[in-house]
Amino acid sequence: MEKSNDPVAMATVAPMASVTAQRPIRTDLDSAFPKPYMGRAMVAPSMEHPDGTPNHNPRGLSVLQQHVAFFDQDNNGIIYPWETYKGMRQLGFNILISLAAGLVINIGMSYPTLPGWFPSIFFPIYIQNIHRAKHGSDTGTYDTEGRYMSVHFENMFSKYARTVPDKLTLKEIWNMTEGNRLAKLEWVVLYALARDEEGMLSKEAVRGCFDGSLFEYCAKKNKDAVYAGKSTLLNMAGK
Ligand code: HEM
Repeated sequence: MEKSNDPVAMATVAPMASVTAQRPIRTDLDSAFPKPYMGRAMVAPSMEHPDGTPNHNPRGLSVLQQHVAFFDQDNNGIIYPWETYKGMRQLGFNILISLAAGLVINIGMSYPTLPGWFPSIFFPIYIQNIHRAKHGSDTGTYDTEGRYMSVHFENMFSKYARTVPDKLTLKEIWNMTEGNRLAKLEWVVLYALARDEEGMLSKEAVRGCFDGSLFEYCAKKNKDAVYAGKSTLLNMAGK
Protein backbone atom coordinates (compact mmCIF):
# COMPACT_ATOMS: atom_id res chain seq x y z
CA MET A 1 0.00 0.00 0.00
CA GLU A 2 1.23 3.48 -0.88
CA LYS A 3 1.87 5.82 2.06
CA SER A 4 1.18 9.53 1.67
CA ASN A 5 3.98 12.00 2.39
CA ASP A 6 2.12 14.89 0.83
CA PRO A 7 1.98 17.61 3.53
CA VAL A 8 -1.40 18.83 2.33
CA ALA A 9 -2.85 15.31 2.38
CA MET A 10 -1.48 14.81 5.91
CA ALA A 11 -2.35 18.28 7.33
CA THR A 12 -4.53 18.46 10.43
CA VAL A 13 -4.90 22.25 10.19
CA ALA A 14 -6.52 24.11 7.30
CA PRO A 15 -5.26 27.73 7.11
CA MET A 16 -8.72 29.00 6.16
CA ALA A 17 -10.40 27.22 9.10
CA SER A 18 -8.86 28.72 12.23
CA VAL A 19 -10.90 26.38 14.45
CA THR A 20 -8.76 23.46 13.22
CA ALA A 21 -5.73 25.23 14.75
CA GLN A 22 -7.56 26.24 17.91
CA ARG A 23 -8.67 22.65 18.52
CA PRO A 24 -5.69 20.47 17.52
CA ILE A 25 -5.91 16.70 17.18
CA ARG A 26 -3.24 14.15 18.15
CA THR A 27 -0.90 12.94 15.43
CA ASP A 28 1.32 10.78 17.64
CA LEU A 29 -1.03 8.19 19.14
CA ASP A 30 0.56 5.22 17.36
CA SER A 31 3.83 6.01 19.18
CA ALA A 32 2.10 5.17 22.48
CA PHE A 33 -0.01 2.15 21.53
CA PRO A 34 -0.78 0.13 18.40
CA LYS A 35 -3.76 0.81 16.13
CA PRO A 36 -5.27 3.74 18.05
CA TYR A 37 -7.98 4.00 15.38
CA MET A 38 -9.20 0.46 16.18
CA GLY A 39 -12.24 0.31 18.45
CA ARG A 40 -11.52 -1.73 21.60
CA ALA A 41 -14.46 -3.90 22.64
CA MET A 42 -13.41 -4.60 26.22
CA VAL A 43 -10.74 -2.16 27.42
CA ALA A 44 -10.36 1.61 27.46
CA PRO A 45 -6.75 2.37 26.51
CA SER A 46 -5.12 5.79 26.61
CA MET A 47 -1.55 6.95 25.95
CA GLU A 48 -0.84 6.54 29.67
CA HIS A 49 -2.64 3.18 29.95
CA PRO A 50 -2.21 1.27 26.66
CA ASP A 51 -3.82 -1.84 28.19
CA GLY A 52 -6.70 -0.07 29.90
CA THR A 53 -7.38 0.12 33.64
CA PRO A 54 -5.04 -2.11 35.66
CA ASN A 55 -6.85 -4.80 37.73
CA HIS A 56 -10.20 -4.00 36.11
CA ASN A 57 -11.83 -7.21 34.87
CA PRO A 58 -13.98 -6.66 31.74
CA ARG A 59 -15.94 -9.90 32.42
CA GLY A 60 -16.62 -10.21 28.70
CA LEU A 61 -18.64 -6.97 28.71
CA SER A 62 -18.24 -4.20 26.14
CA VAL A 63 -16.76 -0.97 27.48
CA LEU A 64 -20.22 0.67 27.37
CA GLN A 65 -21.70 -2.31 29.23
CA GLN A 66 -18.94 -1.91 31.84
CA HIS A 67 -19.92 1.77 32.20
CA VAL A 68 -23.38 0.78 33.43
CA ALA A 69 -22.66 -2.59 35.13
CA PHE A 70 -21.87 -0.87 38.44
CA PHE A 71 -25.55 0.09 38.72
CA ASP A 72 -26.74 -3.52 38.25
CA GLN A 73 -26.92 -4.17 41.99
CA ASP A 74 -28.07 -7.80 41.78
CA ASN A 75 -25.98 -8.67 38.73
CA ASN A 76 -28.88 -9.99 36.65
CA GLY A 77 -28.15 -7.89 33.56
CA ILE A 78 -31.10 -5.55 34.18
CA ILE A 79 -30.98 -2.13 35.83
CA TYR A 80 -34.20 -0.92 37.46
CA PRO A 81 -34.75 2.71 38.56
CA TRP A 82 -34.22 1.79 42.20
CA GLU A 83 -30.86 0.23 41.29
CA THR A 84 -29.79 3.43 39.53
CA TYR A 85 -30.94 5.31 42.63
CA LYS A 86 -28.96 3.03 44.94
CA GLY A 87 -25.84 3.26 42.76
CA MET A 88 -26.02 7.05 42.81
CA ARG A 89 -26.37 7.02 46.61
CA GLN A 90 -23.33 4.73 46.84
CA LEU A 91 -21.40 7.31 44.83
CA GLY A 92 -22.35 9.91 47.43
CA PHE A 93 -25.07 11.85 45.62
CA ASN A 94 -27.93 13.14 47.77
CA ILE A 95 -31.46 11.70 47.79
CA LEU A 96 -32.88 14.31 45.42
CA ILE A 97 -30.22 13.97 42.73
CA SER A 98 -30.27 10.17 43.02
CA LEU A 99 -34.06 10.10 42.66
CA ALA A 100 -33.89 12.39 39.64
CA ALA A 101 -31.16 10.22 38.07
CA GLY A 102 -33.19 7.02 38.63
CA LEU A 103 -36.20 8.56 36.92
CA VAL A 104 -34.51 10.46 34.08
CA ILE A 105 -32.02 7.72 33.15
CA ASN A 106 -34.45 4.80 33.33
CA ILE A 107 -37.40 6.53 31.72
CA GLY A 108 -35.11 7.87 29.02
CA MET A 109 -33.11 4.73 28.30
CA SER A 110 -35.36 1.77 29.11
CA TYR A 111 -37.43 1.44 25.95
CA PRO A 112 -34.71 1.05 23.30
CA THR A 113 -32.96 -1.62 25.40
CA LEU A 114 -36.01 -3.88 25.89
CA PRO A 115 -35.91 -7.34 24.29
CA GLY A 116 -39.42 -6.89 22.84
CA TRP A 117 -41.54 -3.98 21.65
CA PHE A 118 -43.94 -3.89 24.62
CA PRO A 119 -42.95 -1.13 27.13
CA SER A 120 -42.55 -1.91 30.83
CA ILE A 121 -43.90 0.33 33.61
CA PHE A 122 -40.88 -0.67 35.72
CA PHE A 123 -38.51 0.96 33.21
CA PRO A 124 -35.82 -1.73 33.20
CA ILE A 125 -32.60 -1.14 31.27
CA TYR A 126 -31.26 -4.31 29.64
CA ILE A 127 -27.46 -4.20 29.69
CA GLN A 128 -27.33 -6.63 26.75
CA ASN A 129 -28.85 -3.89 24.54
CA ILE A 130 -27.39 -0.78 26.20
CA HIS A 131 -25.78 0.30 22.90
CA ARG A 132 -29.30 1.03 21.62
CA ALA A 133 -29.64 3.75 24.29
CA LYS A 134 -26.81 5.74 22.76
CA HIS A 135 -28.09 9.14 21.77
CA GLY A 136 -25.70 9.90 18.97
CA SER A 137 -24.34 13.41 19.31
CA ASP A 138 -21.74 12.82 22.02
CA THR A 139 -17.92 12.75 22.05
CA GLY A 140 -17.92 9.62 19.89
CA THR A 141 -15.75 7.77 22.41
CA TYR A 142 -18.24 4.90 22.40
CA ASP A 143 -18.95 3.61 18.92
CA THR A 144 -22.45 2.51 17.88
CA GLU A 145 -21.89 -0.97 19.33
CA GLY A 146 -20.41 0.21 22.63
CA ARG A 147 -16.72 -0.23 21.82
CA TYR A 148 -14.23 2.36 22.99
CA MET A 149 -12.53 4.62 20.43
CA SER A 150 -9.19 5.79 21.87
CA VAL A 151 -8.68 8.25 19.04
CA HIS A 152 -11.84 10.19 19.96
CA PHE A 153 -11.00 10.04 23.66
CA GLU A 154 -7.51 11.46 23.11
CA ASN A 155 -8.69 14.14 20.68
CA MET A 156 -11.28 15.30 23.20
CA PHE A 157 -8.39 16.35 25.48
CA SER A 158 -6.10 17.74 22.76
CA LYS A 159 -9.01 19.85 21.48
CA TYR A 160 -10.63 21.10 24.65
CA ALA A 161 -8.12 20.81 27.54
CA ARG A 162 -6.55 24.20 26.83
CA THR A 163 -5.91 25.52 30.38
CA VAL A 164 -3.97 22.52 31.74
CA PRO A 165 -3.01 19.59 29.47
CA ASP A 166 -5.14 16.49 30.06
CA LYS A 167 -7.53 18.18 32.48
CA LEU A 168 -10.86 19.83 31.74
CA THR A 169 -12.31 22.87 33.48
CA LEU A 170 -16.08 23.20 33.84
CA LYS A 171 -16.06 25.89 31.12
CA GLU A 172 -14.16 23.60 28.76
CA ILE A 173 -16.68 20.81 29.42
CA TRP A 174 -19.43 23.31 28.71
CA ASN A 175 -17.86 24.28 25.37
CA MET A 176 -17.24 20.65 24.45
CA THR A 177 -20.85 19.63 24.96
CA GLU A 178 -22.41 22.75 23.43
CA GLY A 179 -25.42 21.84 21.36
CA ASN A 180 -26.05 18.55 23.13
CA ARG A 181 -28.07 18.92 26.31
CA LEU A 182 -28.19 15.23 27.18
CA ALA A 183 -24.41 14.80 27.05
CA LYS A 184 -24.05 18.07 28.99
CA LEU A 185 -26.00 16.59 31.87
CA GLU A 186 -23.85 13.44 31.93
CA TRP A 187 -20.70 15.53 31.85
CA VAL A 188 -21.83 17.92 34.57
CA VAL A 189 -22.71 14.97 36.82
CA LEU A 190 -19.29 13.46 36.08
CA TYR A 191 -17.66 16.79 36.92
CA ALA A 192 -19.57 16.95 40.23
CA LEU A 193 -18.48 13.41 41.04
CA ALA A 194 -14.83 13.45 40.04
CA ARG A 195 -13.43 16.97 39.98
CA ASP A 196 -10.17 17.42 41.88
CA GLU A 197 -9.24 20.05 44.49
CA GLU A 198 -8.43 22.59 41.75
CA GLY A 199 -11.85 22.11 40.16
CA MET A 200 -10.44 20.18 37.18
CA LEU A 201 -11.62 16.91 35.68
CA SER A 202 -8.63 14.68 34.93
CA LYS A 203 -8.19 12.48 31.86
CA GLU A 204 -7.83 9.46 34.18
CA ALA A 205 -11.18 10.15 35.87
CA VAL A 206 -12.88 10.48 32.48
CA ARG A 207 -11.31 7.25 31.23
CA GLY A 208 -12.48 5.54 34.43
CA CYS A 209 -16.00 6.81 33.79
CA PHE A 210 -16.01 5.26 30.33
CA ASP A 211 -15.07 1.76 31.60
CA GLY A 212 -16.98 2.12 34.88
CA SER A 213 -13.91 1.65 37.10
CA LEU A 214 -14.34 5.23 38.40
CA PHE A 215 -17.73 4.30 39.89
CA GLU A 216 -16.28 1.37 41.82
CA TYR A 217 -13.43 3.56 43.01
CA CYS A 218 -15.74 6.39 44.14
CA ALA A 219 -18.22 4.04 45.84
CA LYS A 220 -15.41 2.47 47.85
CA LYS A 221 -13.93 5.84 48.74
CA ASN A 222 -17.34 7.13 49.81
CA LYS A 223 -18.02 4.02 51.90
CA ASP A 224 -14.67 4.40 53.66
CA ALA A 225 -15.38 8.10 54.27
CA VAL A 226 -18.82 7.30 55.71
CA TYR A 227 -17.25 4.78 58.09
CA ALA A 228 -14.64 7.34 59.09
CA GLY A 229 -17.43 9.89 59.64
CA LYS A 230 -16.15 12.32 56.98
CA SER A 231 -18.16 11.73 53.87
CA THR A 232 -17.99 14.92 51.84
CA LEU A 233 -20.63 13.96 49.24
CA LEU A 234 -20.26 15.14 45.67
CA ASN A 235 -16.58 15.88 45.99
CA MET A 236 -14.74 12.68 46.26
CA ALA A 237 -12.71 11.36 43.44
CA GLY A 238 -9.78 13.73 43.05
CA LYS A 239 -8.33 11.04 40.85
C1 HEM B 1 -22.87 9.08 38.05
C2 HEM B 1 -23.42 8.39 37.04
C3 HEM B 1 -23.07 8.59 35.58
C4 HEM B 1 -22.19 9.45 34.98
C5 HEM B 1 -21.29 10.49 35.64
C6 HEM B 1 -22.23 9.18 33.56
C7 HEM B 1 -21.47 9.85 32.62
C8 HEM B 1 -21.44 9.57 31.29
C9 HEM B 1 -20.59 10.20 30.31
C10 HEM B 1 -19.59 11.32 30.63
C11 HEM B 1 -20.84 9.64 29.11
C12 HEM B 1 -20.12 9.93 27.81
C13 HEM B 1 -20.94 10.78 26.87
C14 HEM B 1 -20.09 11.25 25.73
O1 HEM B 1 -19.38 10.47 25.07
O2 HEM B 1 -20.13 12.46 25.48
C15 HEM B 1 -21.86 8.64 29.31
C16 HEM B 1 -22.41 7.88 28.31
C17 HEM B 1 -23.42 6.98 28.51
N1 HEM B 1 -23.97 6.62 29.70
FE1 HEM B 1 -23.52 7.35 31.51
N2 HEM B 1 -23.12 8.17 33.33
C18 HEM B 1 -23.66 7.78 34.53
C19 HEM B 1 -24.61 6.81 34.74
C20 HEM B 1 -25.19 6.09 33.74
C21 HEM B 1 -26.25 5.10 33.95
C22 HEM B 1 -26.85 4.75 35.32
C23 HEM B 1 -26.58 4.65 32.73
C24 HEM B 1 -27.62 3.60 32.36
C25 HEM B 1 -27.96 2.61 33.13
C26 HEM B 1 -25.73 5.30 31.74
C27 HEM B 1 -25.75 5.07 30.39
C28 HEM B 1 -24.96 5.69 29.46
C29 HEM B 1 -25.04 5.45 28.03
C30 HEM B 1 -26.00 4.50 27.32
C31 HEM B 1 -24.07 6.25 27.44
C32 HEM B 1 -23.78 6.38 25.97
C33 HEM B 1 -24.46 7.60 25.48
C34 HEM B 1 -24.01 8.00 24.13
O3 HEM B 1 -22.81 7.87 23.84
O4 HEM B 1 -24.84 8.50 23.37
N3 HEM B 1 -24.90 6.16 32.40
N4 HEM B 1 -22.21 8.62 30.63
